[in-house]
Amino acid sequence: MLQKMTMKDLDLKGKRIFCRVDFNVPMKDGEVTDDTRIRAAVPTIEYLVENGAKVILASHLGRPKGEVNEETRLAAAGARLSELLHKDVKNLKESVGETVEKEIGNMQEGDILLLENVRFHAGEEKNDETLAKSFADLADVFVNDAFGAAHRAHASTAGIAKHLPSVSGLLLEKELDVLGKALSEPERPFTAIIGGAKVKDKIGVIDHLLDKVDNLLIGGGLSYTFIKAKGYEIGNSLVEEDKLELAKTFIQKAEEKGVKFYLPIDATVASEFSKDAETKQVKIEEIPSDWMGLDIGPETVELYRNVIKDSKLVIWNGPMGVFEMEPFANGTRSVAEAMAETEAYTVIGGGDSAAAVEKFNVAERMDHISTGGGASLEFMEGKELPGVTALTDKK
Ligand SMILES: Nc1ncnc2c1ncn2[C@@H]1O[C@H](COP(=O)(O)OP(=O)(O)O)[C@@H](O)[C@H]1O
Ligand SMILES: O=C(OP(=O)(O)O)[C@H](O)COP(=O)(O)O
Repeated sequence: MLQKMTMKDLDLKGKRIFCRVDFNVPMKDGEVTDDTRIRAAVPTIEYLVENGAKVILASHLGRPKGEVNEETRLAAAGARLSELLHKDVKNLKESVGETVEKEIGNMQEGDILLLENVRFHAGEEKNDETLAKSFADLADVFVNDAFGAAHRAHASTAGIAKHLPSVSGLLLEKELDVLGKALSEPERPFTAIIGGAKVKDKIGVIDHLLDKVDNLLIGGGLSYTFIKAKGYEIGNSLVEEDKLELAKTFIQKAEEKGVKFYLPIDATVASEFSKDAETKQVKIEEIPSDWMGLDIGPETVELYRNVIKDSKLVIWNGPMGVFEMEPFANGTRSVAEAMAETEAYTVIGGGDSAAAVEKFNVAERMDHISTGGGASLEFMEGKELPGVTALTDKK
């Protein structure tokens, strides 16, 4: 349970609300190419409108490094939001200053205004005190609904909260609820699937999950560090030599904790890192020395599918192979389908796995797809999220 105040704890009528959202959406040629994060913020915005608030939305987009950058303006995101809400959204070209103050002064209850990309100010990422205060001065209440940016201690996600009553929005609350419940009172068998490229990025997650799960399924590029640690030839597969010892300690920790630690038993290997490479399927102990593993093989798919099927809760972070290239997409696609078919409660931990379930058309069949990649990883590592810590405690 979230021990922080939520929007429902306050009377919002007539109040100016500084609502931080994560509209950091993929863009191409000035258009939003995936509006998932915008749609995810709609319930909070509608709630604010229905409750007579004056809604001042703020977000970052990309990493413009403290300078105005035409490609990372928020206008296209604002236009998309307006379509989704069937309501006017006024886009401003600034996030602080006189024009902003004047526009806010003219707002009526239920009006929506979208400030310009907060990262056009260098103080945003530095969590600059003056900028945080300038944001706070625009409003009466701070609502944080930017789960995707909750792992950042920035002026508009954390600093501002020092100066205003600060509460969670519906999306932030839901993300914390689902991920929090999964980790603190999981239905069992509880299975985590970890893939992706680098062990380095997932150390904290694997370590933390080993204290919680019944089954850990490993796939993707990071599996080869474990396979090598077990003494097998991995050819030219991705490996982090300096993590071999750590990989061994994880295998050992799993044994001590009674966690079933699954590694691929076969692989799709390729002659080079290319979609046109020659490929073949081999047992994991038979990877030829000048080939590289780019996907889990069919026997591993079958094994993992059965574990997923027999679970009550499954959390997935990181693809099983180089799913962007069709010859190496089968493992990730099959795991996505197994997640869609299982009766278990299924949680996708953002990032590439969220992109994969979209790509394979099974997103609708997941129980929860997190809007945060880095944020959900940090949460799964058991770390505090500054954007949450900063909110006002529930009395
Ligand atoms: N066997 C592999 N060898 C090399 N790269 C891989 C392999 N399996 C998966 N990948 C790559 O890992 C990337 C995702 O890694 P990562 O960023 O750690 O995942 P996430 O974004 O889910 O956290 C994908 O681009 C994918 O192509
Ligand atoms: O897209 C985001 O992160 P994510 O890709 O890890 O989910 C968030 O908007 C945070 O952006 P940042 O990593 O530039 O701080």
